[in-house]
Amino acid sequence: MPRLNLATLGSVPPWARSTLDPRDLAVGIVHLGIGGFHRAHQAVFTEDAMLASGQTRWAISAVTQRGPRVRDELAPQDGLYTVTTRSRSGAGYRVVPVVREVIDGPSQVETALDRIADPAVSVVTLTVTEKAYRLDPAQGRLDTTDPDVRADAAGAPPQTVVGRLVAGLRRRQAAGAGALAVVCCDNLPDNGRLLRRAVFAFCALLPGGDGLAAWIAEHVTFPSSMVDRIVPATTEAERAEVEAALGVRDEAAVVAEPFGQWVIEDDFRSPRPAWERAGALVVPDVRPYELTKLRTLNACHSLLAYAGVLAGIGTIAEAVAVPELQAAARRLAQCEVRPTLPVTEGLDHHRYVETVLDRFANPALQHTTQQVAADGSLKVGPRLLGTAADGLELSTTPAVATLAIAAWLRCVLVAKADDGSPLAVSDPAADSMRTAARNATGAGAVRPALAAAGVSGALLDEGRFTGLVESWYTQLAAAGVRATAREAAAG
Ligand SMILES: NC(=O)c1ccc[n+]([C@@H]2O[C@H](COP(=O)([O-])OP(=O)(O)OC[C@H]3O[C@@H](n4cnc5c(N)ncnc54)[C@H](O)[C@@H]3O)[C@@H](O)[C@H]2O)c1
Ligand SMILES: O=P(O)(O)OC[C@@H](O)[C@@H](O)[C@H](O)[C@H](O)CO
Repeated sequence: MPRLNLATLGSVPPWARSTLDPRDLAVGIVHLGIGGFHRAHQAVFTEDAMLASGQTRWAISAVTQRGPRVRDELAPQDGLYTVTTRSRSGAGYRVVPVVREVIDGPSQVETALDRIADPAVSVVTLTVTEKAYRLDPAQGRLDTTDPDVRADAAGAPPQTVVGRLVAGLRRRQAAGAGALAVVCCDNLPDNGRLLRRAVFAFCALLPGGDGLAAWIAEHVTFPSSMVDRIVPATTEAERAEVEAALGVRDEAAVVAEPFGQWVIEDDFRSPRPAWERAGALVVPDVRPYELTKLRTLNACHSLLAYAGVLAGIGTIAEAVAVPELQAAARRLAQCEVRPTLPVTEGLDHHRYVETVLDRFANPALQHTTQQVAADGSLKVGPRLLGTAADGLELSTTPAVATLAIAAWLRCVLVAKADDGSPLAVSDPAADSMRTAARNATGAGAVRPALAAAGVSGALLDEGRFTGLVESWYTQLAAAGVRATAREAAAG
């Protein structure tokens, strides 16, 4: 089967081809972290913005972060790849033409830095996962004791995301290439401010970093953004489907749900694509949207993932079809999260929750509970702990939020499903959590493991919080996931 690329694009059915000719596009964006999500979200919004505005200067130079795999998939395809949109009524395919260059970050550092310093580029976007920011879990700030961060600051070819970004900004300053916007698109609260703080903390480690920091303060903005589209890891069967539908082999194919949302803080000093013409919302303050999504969609996702993993359920769609788990997710969102959220103009939270649960139930998406459950120690803070803390403050009982935290702890500490089969939930804090809890028995593991994961002392000292987590932790072992979820859903 021929590979998808510029030479074979003409053989792809016209209904799957863009009206943009990839050869006519010029690079204006550098993207750090070319995973599946970027390809199905920001790249698609950018293509649509170019189509709507007629501007062809916003093609993407994408940088891999950890190794050449995605570069080696996309380079032989001249950056072309397919987005399959899967819903209950079937699948749609589009070949996206806007990624015009793929750079392997680790081995092509100089090329990546040159791109950030290119005057034609005025936007850098990022999707590198929560752990790539190297934050101290307790403070949520750049961990300046991290050996890789220190090596980057000492002048090694930069390997961390913040190290690479700052090196690129330094080169841009030297080149006099002007203003730039750095748009974080990871699922982190206040993601623009968080990244800006990390960049300044990194500059403080550099000899002569003050001058660079002053230049960044004047020339670089860090708009926060809320991103939403469910994009599971692509399976081989899905790649085979693309092959059957389009008649070409696509190693970089991605699959997504029909829904897509992007809310971007209006904080740009440099030109940007007309993303609003592609349906993005450009607003003065993203925080209410972000908080609503993290505490509602992402929290319910995490609950279903941890509970699903423990119950031996493979996908989110299967988990949300279990009545006890669906009831628990609905209670979490409708009763525990809603009172903690600010009122967002134009947002009907009740409807939002039902839409989210319906999106999860899309049986055409193979979003595995294992994938969503990964890296819980970096996710429970923004998704669940805030809801639990705010609920206790409001004198309500965060029953399901604490159940989700207990289920996460069991995934990491016990590492066995209800049926005794081994679990493989990956978490960067797993070793330290297990070490901290090694001498504890039963629910005695809860406090040391939470402390090792960086949960704040104030919440750990709140007896109602730890009491609830300990009690669910015990009950999950004694009664199983479904019965425990039924009880939590009852409040
Ligand atoms: N997939 C989704 O449904 C979705 C939806 C909304 C937001 N997001 C955000 O996008 C992120 C990426 O999701 P994805 O589906 O593209 O994942 P992916 O696994 O396809 O890609 C992850 C990218 O992050 C990089 N990365 C991973 N760990 C890293 C590390 N320790 N240091 C540096 N780089 C690292 C990888 O190299 C890769 O480029 C998520 O973590 C989330 O914050 C994803
Ligand atoms: O991508 P992560 O690992 O931050 O979280 C897993 C999912 O909850 C997440 O990707 C959702 O699918 C997404 O946030 C929907 O927009």
